[in-house]
Amino acid sequence: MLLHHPLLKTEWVDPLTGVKGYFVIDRLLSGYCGGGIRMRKGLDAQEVERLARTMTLKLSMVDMPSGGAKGGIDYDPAAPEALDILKRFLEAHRPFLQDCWATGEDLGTKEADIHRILTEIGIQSPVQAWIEKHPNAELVPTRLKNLLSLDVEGMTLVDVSTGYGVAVSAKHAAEVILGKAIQTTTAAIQGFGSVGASAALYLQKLGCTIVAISDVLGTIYKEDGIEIKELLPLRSKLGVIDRTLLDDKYTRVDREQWIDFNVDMLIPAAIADAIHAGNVNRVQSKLVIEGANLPTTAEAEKALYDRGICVIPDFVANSGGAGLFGAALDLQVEESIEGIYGYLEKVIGNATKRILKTASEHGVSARTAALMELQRETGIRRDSDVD
Ligand SMILES: NC(=O)c1ccc[n+]([C@@H]2O[C@H](COP(=O)([O-])OP(=O)(O)OC[C@H]3O[C@@H](n4cnc5c(N)ncnc54)[C@H](O)[C@@H]3O)[C@@H](O)[C@H]2O)c1
Repeated sequence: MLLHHPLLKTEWVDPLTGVKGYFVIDRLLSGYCGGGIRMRKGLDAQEVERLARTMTLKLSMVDMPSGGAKGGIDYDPAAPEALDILKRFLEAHRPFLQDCWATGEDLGTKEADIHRILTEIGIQSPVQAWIEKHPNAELVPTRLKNLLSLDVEGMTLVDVSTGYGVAVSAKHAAEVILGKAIQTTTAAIQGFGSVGASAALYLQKLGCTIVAISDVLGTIYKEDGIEIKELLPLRSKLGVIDRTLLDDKYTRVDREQWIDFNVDMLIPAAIADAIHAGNVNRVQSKLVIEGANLPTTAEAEKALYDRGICVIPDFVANSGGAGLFGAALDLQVEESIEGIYGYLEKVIGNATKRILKTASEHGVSARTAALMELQRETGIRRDSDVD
């Protein structure tokens, strides 16, 4: 069996605090790589490496001519020095950002902060490397600026496009796997940051009842459905709901209980390895939509598959953010929210339906079906990806 090795792994040590950071290029395609920057206490090199690999698969899934990469900093994003450390990390990686690495937000970082810091250090955009090599490089900066500054329900398009894609994927998967229209489904979501909150918002717009939502402080629950628009103003920049402002119509339970609800769909949209050998037996849903990257361990995914529970893999379900940049760089796509959402609906909706069809025809998991497709289309899969 061939083992997969990334192209480059670096370890960075902040000269002022000793905090560690990591940068991994999984692979370059046409000289490019793309992937956001994660900040969380306890992050290690291996997590960044796995995330970089997921980016390669995701970018390929949305037909972006770019390999995957990821940055990561082992630090608490809520600590006062977080943005100073992020700035030093970005400065240290300036040559990559200028030459080949397009980056953006991830768990614990925000697009607006990354953009502001990069401008301060003389890099015009987090995707500068992609812009410079674009055949219409003179048109792209204004188009990107216009698109990325569009306001969507008080949030930016970058913040919500991944969640929009999660909702699209969930809608199609619910039809195929559950035989249900999305309007008749229920869901529980782990995470209420960029991805969790926007997935919740768009799922609710489609008619899904969101029964439970967790954040880093705990899980809140309301059997007849949480009104997402009421909850959005109560969360901090990092997606933490202010409990002092929370109505008592919500039942509060332990953070880890998000997994226990008897709902149609579970949507992990926060941390890696959220569904693992220790809690997988508690899953009652027939469908898991991976809003987060790597939220299900391989062991847990196998256990779910053996129980007939379908997992829509991260590199399909949460490819909306990558798809946004694909659409923004494709001058054929109309420069509007409708144009972008039309593109994401087509790319992610079709991918979800296709992989579920392949999974059913070949008797394999949705992840294996998606990897089979990528290998067929691009030769991207290695033996180490087979489940
Ligand atoms: N932001 C993007 O553009 C994007 C795109 C694709 C995938 N993702 C993935 O989605 C996931 C979430 O990213 P994000 O940008 O929404 O992060 P975020 O920092 O905006 O929000 C994270 C949320 O998770 C919650 N959380 C943290 N630890 C938790 C725990 N132990 N239990 C329950 N909740 C917890 C936080 O309170 C917050 O609500 C990550 O896996 C990320 O890689 C993000």
